[in-house]
Amino acid sequence: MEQKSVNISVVVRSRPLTKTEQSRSNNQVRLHDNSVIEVIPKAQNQYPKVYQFDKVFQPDTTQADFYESAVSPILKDFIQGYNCSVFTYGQTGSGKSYSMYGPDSYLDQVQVKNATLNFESLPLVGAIPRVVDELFRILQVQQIDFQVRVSHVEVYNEDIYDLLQDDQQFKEPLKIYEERVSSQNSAQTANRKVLIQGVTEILVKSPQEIIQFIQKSNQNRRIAETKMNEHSSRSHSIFTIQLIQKSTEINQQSFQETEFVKISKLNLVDLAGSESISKSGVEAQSLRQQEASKINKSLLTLGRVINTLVENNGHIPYRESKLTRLLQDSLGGKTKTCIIATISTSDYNVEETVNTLEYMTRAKKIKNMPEITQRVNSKTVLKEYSSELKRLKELLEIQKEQQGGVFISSEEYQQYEEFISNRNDQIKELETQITSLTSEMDNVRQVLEQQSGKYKVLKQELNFATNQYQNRIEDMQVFQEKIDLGKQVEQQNIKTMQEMKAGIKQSITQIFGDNNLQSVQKDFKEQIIQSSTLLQNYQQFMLSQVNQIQAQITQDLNQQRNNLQLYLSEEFDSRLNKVAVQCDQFTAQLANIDIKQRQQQYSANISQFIQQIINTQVQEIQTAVLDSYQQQIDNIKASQNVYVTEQFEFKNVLNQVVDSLLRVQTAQNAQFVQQQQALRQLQDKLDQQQQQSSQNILEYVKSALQQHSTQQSSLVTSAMTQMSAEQAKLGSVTATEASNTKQEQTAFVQKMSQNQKQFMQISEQSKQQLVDAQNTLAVQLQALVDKHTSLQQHVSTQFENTVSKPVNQLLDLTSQKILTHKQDIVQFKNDQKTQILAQVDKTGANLKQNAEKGTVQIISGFKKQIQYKENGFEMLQNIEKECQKALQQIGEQVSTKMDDLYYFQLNSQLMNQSMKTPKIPHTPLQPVDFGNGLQTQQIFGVNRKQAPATPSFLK
Ligand SMILES: Nc1ncnc2c1ncn2[C@@H]1O[C@H](COP(=O)(O)OP(=O)(O)OP(=O)(O)O)[C@@H](O)[C@H]1O
Repeated sequence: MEQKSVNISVVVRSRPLTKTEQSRSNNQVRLHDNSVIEVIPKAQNQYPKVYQFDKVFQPDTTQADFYESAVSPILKDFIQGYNCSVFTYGQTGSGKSYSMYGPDSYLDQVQVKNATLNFESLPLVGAIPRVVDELFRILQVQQIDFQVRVSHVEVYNEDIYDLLQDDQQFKEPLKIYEERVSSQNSAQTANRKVLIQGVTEILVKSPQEIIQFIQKSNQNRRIAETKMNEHSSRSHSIFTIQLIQKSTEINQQSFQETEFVKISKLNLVDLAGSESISKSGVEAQSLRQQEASKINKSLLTLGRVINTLVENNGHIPYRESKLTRLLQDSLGGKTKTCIIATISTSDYNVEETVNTLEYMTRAKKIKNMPEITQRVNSKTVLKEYSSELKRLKELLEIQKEQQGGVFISSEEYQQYEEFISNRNDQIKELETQITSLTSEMDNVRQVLEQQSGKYKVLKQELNFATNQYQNRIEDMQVFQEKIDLGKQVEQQNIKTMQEMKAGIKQSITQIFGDNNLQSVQKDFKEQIIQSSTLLQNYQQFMLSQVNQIQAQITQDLNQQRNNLQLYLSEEFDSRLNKVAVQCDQFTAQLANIDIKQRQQQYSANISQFIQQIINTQVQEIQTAVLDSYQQQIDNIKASQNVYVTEQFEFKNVLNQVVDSLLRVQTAQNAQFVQQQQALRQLQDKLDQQQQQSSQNILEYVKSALQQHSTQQSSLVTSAMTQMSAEQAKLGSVTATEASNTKQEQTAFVQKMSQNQKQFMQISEQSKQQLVDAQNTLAVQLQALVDKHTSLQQHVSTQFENTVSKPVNQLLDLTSQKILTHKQDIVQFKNDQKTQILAQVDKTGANLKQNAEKGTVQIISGFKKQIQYKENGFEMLQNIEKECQKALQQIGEQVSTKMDDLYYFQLNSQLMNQSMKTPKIPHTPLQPVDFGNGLQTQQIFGVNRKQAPATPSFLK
């Protein structure tokens, strides 16, 4: 097949302008249509430059559209079996990582737990996750048996690091080695494949897994902040997906399964930015500058490789950088390659943009010869590995034996050693795969062999049946042909006879109608001679025909008989054998046993067996039921206990309540007593006070009276004294005066008695007041006593109403409830018991019924078996009868044919005789011996109405 060279495809993606860029002038870089970029030079006297690419993506192109248009077609080629490469090239901060992965840390947001990756909710996700997702979707839809392995490395400062390794191992740079591969294209010489020694290749089962690995490996990637990009990639990253597609073919003859594998690789390369050291703001002699110069060196080498390839200019300097060495096959090799150039349309970056566009214009001219990787027998792969290993081992041996030591560098030697151990591992893995596949294959083969055995038997049976059917059809055809022939001959005979009769009639008419006797006689004679000749000829012809038919029939009959005999014998034998075997088995079983007795015994055994089963089952059920009954009783008891405990606790609580109530009552009683005492004391006090006050009053009154009387008497005395003094003094007082004094004296006495009266009134009033007060106090006291009594009554009524009565009611209610509950429990127990017993009865009855049914079925089965046996015998007899009938029918058919022939012969003879022609000797049918003592006549002749004797093989 002639290979077609194709140009590397180059697409350009322009990112949106940053805020700083927007604030500057942005006129020079212009994107036209979908594939043209025009760059207007600063200098007025220069012409604009126009670049054309496979596609130019505008700044507002979405990630999804970009992927669909630029990367998805490459994926389709990859699945077809092409090795493919996609790499991004462009100035720092122009959107390479964005195109490949998405914005910084955006990929970390991809929910890997989800069954499917939801890019609708993560629209900025870049091409790699989309490739992975679409790859699995396509493979799953196409139901391809496949394996996907991924590796992720970075080229940093001209060293290769495994991004899928953990921290420690990640620090160790990996080595490159080359492997010979024989080209499918015979025109080409053996090629070399560039491989990374010891690189981690992970077998992944889902896109989610790959995303997880990318998330992990991206964290390992070297990123730093530069003036141009906050997260600038300081290394070239190569994410490789290896797709192994398996297919199997089954050899139709040997049923051997051969496995083929097709291996294709897809490199997704995110290059570090093409640096302008001044713009990216790295300090001289700093680590960043070192990085930048290494990045530039590898990109420069990439440029030189591109130039050499485009100009077809001799040696291609792939080996001058690790990057070009790894991408060797993608540049001018057999890979389908697409370069994504990322640019900024800002005037500030015009120089870098022009560089990128120039670089890409050259790259666009590179021609690759993509070829679909061939399907290889997995054994061949293994063989190749083994032979390579062998070759390397031999090389090693030779080198060891060579004088002067080793001819390769120790590093190379080590590489070879590691390569060998690597290959050994791969071989081991492949061997394990082969072993498991072989055992799988053996299983399949076994199944196939079994199937083919069955198929063969079925085919034989089918062939046999087809042959039988064919034979029958042929037999029928032969018979039909013979019958047709017979009919033809008969028709011809009739015709000839009619012709002859017509001829004779004509002759007779001529004889009797014509007087010319002589001529008539002559003519007649001639006619007779002619007729006789004709007849003779005809007779001979007929005779030969008859003989022929007879011979044919005899032969056919022999054949038929043999076939039939063979068929019947085989069929009979096989059927007989089968039936005999069955009969023997039956006979052996039934030998010397009276069937009825056996039947009875059998049914008794069965009944016993069933009874046993029933008993055991009944026992089991009973036990189970009793257990559950016991369980329920236990439960009830337990609940009863709980209830009793509750009751007890309730009683306790009640007692406590009653106690506390009693305590309240006692307290109240005590209070009441206290109150009574207090009342009594109060009353006593009142009495005392009353007494005291009445005494006081009396004493007061007494003292008042005494005082008064004392005062009075003193007054009187003093008055008297005064009067006497006066009298004495006034001895000389005139009588008038005396009388005046007397009047005064009388007035005074009157006044005194008035005073006394008044005093008596007052004292009477006081007494009355005292009595009133006493009465009021008595009334109050009585009211107090009444109040106390009513209080007492109220308290006792309250106690009665609020404590005694409710407590008694509660106690009544509780005891009533306990009673009801007890009754319920008894009722429940009885119900359960009845139910369980009913269940037991029902189950027992069911079991008994089932057992009876089973017995009836077994007995009927037994009867059926006996019936089968009888049917078998009957069938045998029928077969025998059928065979006899078939033989008889065949005999009858043949005999009828023979009869026909015989009558035909006879008729011919009679005709001959009547015509007075020479007699045709009738050849009687000779009995033909068919072997087995059977002869034609026995079969077809006299005995043909009787059934033929049973063939010996049936006896
Ligand atoms: N097409 C785009 N749409 C929106 N933002 C973009 C686009 N391309 C790039 N960016 C943004 O521009 C910035 C730089 O992009 P990115 O890191 O991908 O550049 P780079 O070319 O990989 O740079 P370096 O070579 O330094 O790693 C990022 O913040 C990124 O999100």
